[in-house]
Amino acid sequence: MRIAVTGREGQVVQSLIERAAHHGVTVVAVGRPALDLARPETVLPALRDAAPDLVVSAAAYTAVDKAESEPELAERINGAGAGAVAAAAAAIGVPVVHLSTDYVFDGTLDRPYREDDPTGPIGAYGRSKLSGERAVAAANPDHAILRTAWVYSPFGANFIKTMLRVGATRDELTVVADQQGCPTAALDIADAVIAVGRNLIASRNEASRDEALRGVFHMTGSGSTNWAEFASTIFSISARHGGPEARVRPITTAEYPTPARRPANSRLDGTKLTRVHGVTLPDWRLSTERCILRLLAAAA
Ligand SMILES: NC(=O)C1=CN([C@@H]2O[C@H](COP(=O)(O)OP(=O)(O)OC[C@H]3O[C@@H](n4cnc5c(N)ncnc54)[C@H](O)[C@@H]3O)[C@@H](O)[C@H]2O)C=CC1
Repeated sequence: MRIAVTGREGQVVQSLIERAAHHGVTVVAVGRPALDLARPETVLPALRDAAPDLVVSAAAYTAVDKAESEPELAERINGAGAGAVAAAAAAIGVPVVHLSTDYVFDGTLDRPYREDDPTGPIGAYGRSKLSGERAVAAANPDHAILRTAWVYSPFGANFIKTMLRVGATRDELTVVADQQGCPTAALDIADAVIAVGRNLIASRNEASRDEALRGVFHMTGSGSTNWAEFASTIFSISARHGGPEARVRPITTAEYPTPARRPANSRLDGTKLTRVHGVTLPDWRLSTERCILRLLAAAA
């Protein structure tokens, strides 16, 4: 299987590249300048050149706070840009696996969100990603939209790397404790994306076509936590392995104002992905420990 993934430097892109050999697949990363989601006319030629069996739409405008001051650019990249990727996959005649987010919800529900719960983004980033979901579904019926959350990896910028960096110089830090969610390893996302992509490809001809494999799925690490508990867990794992450690003082979202509002409940229910695609991501603590061990080894 030959996978073309959008973006070059992203956490999910890097993870797909790393996991390719393990799964016996080829991953071609297609990013700027050849493919620029802000310039939809670049998308089809760049993806066609990669001659894929599957397109993975992982590139996005991911600066959640900055999106509040440049919503049009976020919308162009995450909405129209995502639609152009799905349309290009359709033109090439292959399925698309598109990554979306917990931020399509308002976070007011008191249980993990299911795929058919009403969306209602509370910020520009979430609105742009919801536009992207709609554009992808409209452009290519052969799609799986995987909503994930709280992504971390040994690559790029993420919460675990920030905690370890800040923890190296401070004894105590404050972290919000009233936002719940499911930390998700980009390397686990890569494994899941490949499994889902294989299922889509295997069910493409008339005899094997299975509509249940298409649509929206929730895909996060198993279990759930809040940011303060996530931070404490990071430091206790790090300390056990001789890495940085800091005390975590839980605070409320009201005490830590940011330009973009975030959903208080970001938990996603992954039951459908397990039932339909046979894919369950590992417990967030296990993958968190794996990521920290790699980061500490790289820093040693
Ligand atoms: N990071 C997170 O916590 C979460 C991420 N997601 C989604 O998962 C997907 C992957 O996220 P990450 O790998 O963490 O993102 P990332 O921020 O690490 O990487 C984003 C990638 O998109 C590329 N990109 C940005 N603008 C572009 C443009 N105009 N044209 C072409 N490429 C462009 C960047 O160069 C980079 O390679 C994204 O769709 C994101 O919305 C969903 C939920 C949470």
